[in-house]
Amino acid sequence: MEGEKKVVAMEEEVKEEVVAVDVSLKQLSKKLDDFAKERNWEQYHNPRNLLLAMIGEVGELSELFMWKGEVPKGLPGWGEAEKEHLGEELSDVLLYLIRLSDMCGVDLGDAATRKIVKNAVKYPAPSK
Ligand SMILES: Nc1ccn([C@H]2C[C@H](O)[C@@H](COP(=O)(O)OP(=O)(O)OP(=O)(O)O)O2)c(=O)n1
Repeated sequence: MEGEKKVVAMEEEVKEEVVAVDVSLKQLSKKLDDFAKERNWEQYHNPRNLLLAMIGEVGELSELFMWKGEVPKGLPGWGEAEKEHLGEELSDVLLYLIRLSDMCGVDLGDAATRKIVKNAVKYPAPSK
């Protein structure tokens, strides 16, 4: 029971911190680096393991949409708990993607920005 109270208190603390920030990829990357260092998990965070972990999380994300038929934009009919779960699975994919990029020496923000420019050249908008 004491342990449970501690977990609830920790979650409240994290919630307060999370609400306050408009977070950047670089900030998330730093948090992930600290998280791994504090647990001595750097030894496990090699590119292959992170890629497999991310694919596992993509599977968990897919499960939320499985057998649902059409899912319209905005997810009408989904409950709050389901939407919160969706946010967690999307986050797991994002966090592993950022960590994977870091462990590969790729600046994801820079690479994604460049890719958007490249996409615009490949698929020009119709002129008005
Ligand atoms: N070696 C690890 C293990 C976990 N994580 C972090 C990244 C993910 O955001 C989250 C994944 O944790 P779990 O493996 O416990 O997966 P879930 O949160 O999806 O739990 P479950 O699979 O029980 O639904 O934790 C990490 O950075 N490195």
